[in-house]
Amino acid sequence: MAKLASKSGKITKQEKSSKQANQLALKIKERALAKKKEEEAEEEEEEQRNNTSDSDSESESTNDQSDAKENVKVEEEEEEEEESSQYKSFADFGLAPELIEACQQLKFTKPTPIQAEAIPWGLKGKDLIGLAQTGSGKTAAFAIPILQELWEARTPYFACVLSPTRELAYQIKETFDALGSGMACKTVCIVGGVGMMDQARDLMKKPHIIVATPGRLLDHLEHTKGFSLKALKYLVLDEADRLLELEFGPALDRILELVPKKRRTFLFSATMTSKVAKLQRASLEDPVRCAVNDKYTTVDSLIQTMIVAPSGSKDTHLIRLLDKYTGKAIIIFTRTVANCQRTAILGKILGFPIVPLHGQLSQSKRLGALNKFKSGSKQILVATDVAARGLDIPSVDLVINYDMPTDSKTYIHRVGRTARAGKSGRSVSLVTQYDLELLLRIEQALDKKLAKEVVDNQEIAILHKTVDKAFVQAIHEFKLFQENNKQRGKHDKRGDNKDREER
Ligand SMILES: Nc1ncnc2c1ncn2[C@@H]1O[C@H](COP(=O)(O)OP(=O)(O)OP(=O)(O)O)[C@@H](O)[C@H]1O
Repeated sequence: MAKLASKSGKITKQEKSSKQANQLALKIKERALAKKKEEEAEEEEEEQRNNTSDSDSESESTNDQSDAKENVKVEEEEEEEEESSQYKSFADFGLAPELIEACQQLKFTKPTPIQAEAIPWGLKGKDLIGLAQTGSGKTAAFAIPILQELWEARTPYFACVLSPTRELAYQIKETFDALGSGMACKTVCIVGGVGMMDQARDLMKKPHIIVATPGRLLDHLEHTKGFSLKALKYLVLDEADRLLELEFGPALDRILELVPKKRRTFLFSATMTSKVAKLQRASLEDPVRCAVNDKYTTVDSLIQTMIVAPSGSKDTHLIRLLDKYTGKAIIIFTRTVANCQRTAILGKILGFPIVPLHGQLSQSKRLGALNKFKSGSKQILVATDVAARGLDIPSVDLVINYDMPTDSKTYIHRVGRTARAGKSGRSVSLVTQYDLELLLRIEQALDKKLAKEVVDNQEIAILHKTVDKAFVQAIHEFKLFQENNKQRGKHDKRGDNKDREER
């Protein structure tokens, strides 16, 4: 919680109220801990009771029933075996030793289903549409076939990967750097918020792989002398359905005109558009559709719940959750920059280790926020949907939808920031009286009902007064943030490299 006495040693009114806030939150924490211990004890007893009762019921069930269950289980295992038995390791793909070594360094022992399905087709030179759940290894699924061919070709400007956000572009570059470490592969990241001149210099060094956001890449294609993608062999659209949306329309269409028609094209995402017209824009040539799951699904290791939180007490419900999951790595999603920044201020006033990430922050602040969260120095990241797709932070324990996402795709990508690469994770969505229709639409798309968490109203009532006081202070500080932003905006407008791309 926040520091108390001011420098003079006198406690001001404001500090007094935050002292009360701290004491109260401390009390809630102690009670939560005690409750947790009680629940754990009950669970243990329950488990003992179940173990005895299970063994009883097993003896009652007829043999053929349990055999039948056993048979189904064996069949399922056999089926799974069949599908992926062909590729038990990355060596089975016939990759260059340097690539196999890089996979081992990354502890990629066994290809994931999307990798087992997509890599062979990619190695055969086919265009790909890759659809697989969040956190299932799609990045390596498209990077490996490209690096394998680059190993033989070694030509500059070999492949270009487009990403809808800067943070994801940096992350994709890191994957190429790691997988290409043994083959002197040169990768550059071309995104907004960074000086055009430095990037032009990087591009003149003839890198093999360019990972970029569409707006800034187009700036260079149109203004950087001597730079073109005429020699390009591969174009990848990661989070393809997002890139094919209107927002990126003009930039993407222009880029598609400036790259060779004769090339390989890969589209990957956890949610794909079925609008053929959109897909045709990417001018795929007889693509192979590698769909590990045929519709939008979230991973089984993700526990998804919701809390009915009237809009007037949504912040109190949020603070209760942050208190309940103290010490866990949490991403909070909001629908607007204002909600994002204000929530970060509110959390900070109440002493939580929280940092904001949204498109109105400078690029250095955005990178700083992500690094603080990844390193664990800030355990709570509150973000807009700029962080919804692709970000791979293995330590995320919990995703909270402070604002319900406006569509099921965004929901899938947001909650997919946890429970990645086979790990478990949890998501909680705060549903106000205005979100019920949205919730229904999302449950229908997922074909799954979100379990409802019951919250102790008395706990909310106790906490509400304190949170409300902090909220008033947060609004005041948010207004100052907005003022500063306006000043900075005026300064940037005078700058020479106004970013064109989306945030
Ligand atoms: N074969 C593998 N074995 C083990 N871990 C893997 C393997 N392939 C990828 N990973 C790890 O799984 C995590 C998720 O990978 P990646 O970010 O590519 O998932 P994704 O499918 O692109 O997710 P999203 O849909 O959210 O973008 C990463 O930490 C990556 O290092």
